[in-house]
Amino acid sequence: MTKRIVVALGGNAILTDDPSAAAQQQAIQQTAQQLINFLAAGDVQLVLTHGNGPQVGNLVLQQLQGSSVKNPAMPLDTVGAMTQGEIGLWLADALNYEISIRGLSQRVATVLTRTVVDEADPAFRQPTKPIGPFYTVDELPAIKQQYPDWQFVADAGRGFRRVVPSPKPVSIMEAAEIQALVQDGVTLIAGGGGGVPVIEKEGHVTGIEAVIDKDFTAAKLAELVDADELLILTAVRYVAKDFNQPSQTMIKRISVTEMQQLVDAGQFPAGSMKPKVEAAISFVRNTGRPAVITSLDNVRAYLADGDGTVIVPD
Ligand SMILES: Nc1ncnc2c1ncn2[C@@H]1O[C@H](COP(=O)(O)OP(=O)(O)O)[C@@H](O)[C@H]1O
Ligand SMILES: NC(=O)OP(=O)(O)O
Repeated sequence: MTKRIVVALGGNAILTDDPSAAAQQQAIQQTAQQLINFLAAGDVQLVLTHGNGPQVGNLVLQQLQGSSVKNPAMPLDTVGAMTQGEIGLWLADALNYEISIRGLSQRVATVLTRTVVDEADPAFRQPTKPIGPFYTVDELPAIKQQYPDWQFVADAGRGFRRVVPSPKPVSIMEAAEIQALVQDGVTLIAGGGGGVPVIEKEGHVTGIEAVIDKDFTAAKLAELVDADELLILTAVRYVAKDFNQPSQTMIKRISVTEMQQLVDAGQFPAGSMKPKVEAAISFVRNTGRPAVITSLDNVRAYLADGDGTVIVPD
């Protein structure tokens, strides 16, 4: 029986040190070389979601730097849609290339996806999602002066980044279309950058300034397409308890209740591992199916014997 897996691709799947188009396409080609293992296995169907934090922040800056009355900067939701096109294009090209050189026959499509959020979500009052480039302590005053309304946070010792609101996904507007394509066996790229954030009001759908966490959108998508598994691919093979401390241990298999206890004990940082763990917990709780967090370069081992951090129902 075909196994349906929703995969959330972390930042390292797209962007390494060099943010040029060529370097990002090269990183995505390497990602596709890992993902093709799923399609070559023959009995796996994929729905891929990806992040857009660096890209959406960089594109906002480009928009502002070149803007004029005749050529105005676009709002954040629209720029988010642009990054879905940008990364969706690169990922579809890369997958199609791997499919063709291996003589496989899967079809790939990118779906521009809108994610409904709640206007009353407290996230709109407390921005947490880091986007765009890192700034050093020395660079920070100048960028703050240029954009006085922006908020910045220190990001895990790597510098400072702008943060924007990141509301939770409520539903996905293209759910039925995504379902139909998945049902038809298409390898889908959907919910990129967490989906374009929209609110529904008096029959109208309007974009709203935010960037949704792709791990939460992946969990929502996984529920909607009746996935057998949610797979979150990041830079680490296992989620760790006591991360980076002498007492660190790797979590290989854990029940959803035990994982929630680790979240409640403050084991996972908000800007990085916590949303992944919370998204995984939400999928396992809502579906009774497993979620796995592991690294992109561990895909073969994961396929062979399920290696990674596996979160299972109680
Ligand atoms: N408890 C933990 N276990 C493993 N990794 C952790 C933990 N806490 C924080 N991390 C860090 O979180 C990173 C994943 O978050 P992030 O880089 O934001 O994800 P993404 O892959 O979506 O870009 C890991 O590569 C690791 O450096
Ligand atoms: N939208 C989103 O979650 O992007 P990153 O994974 O790049 O932060």
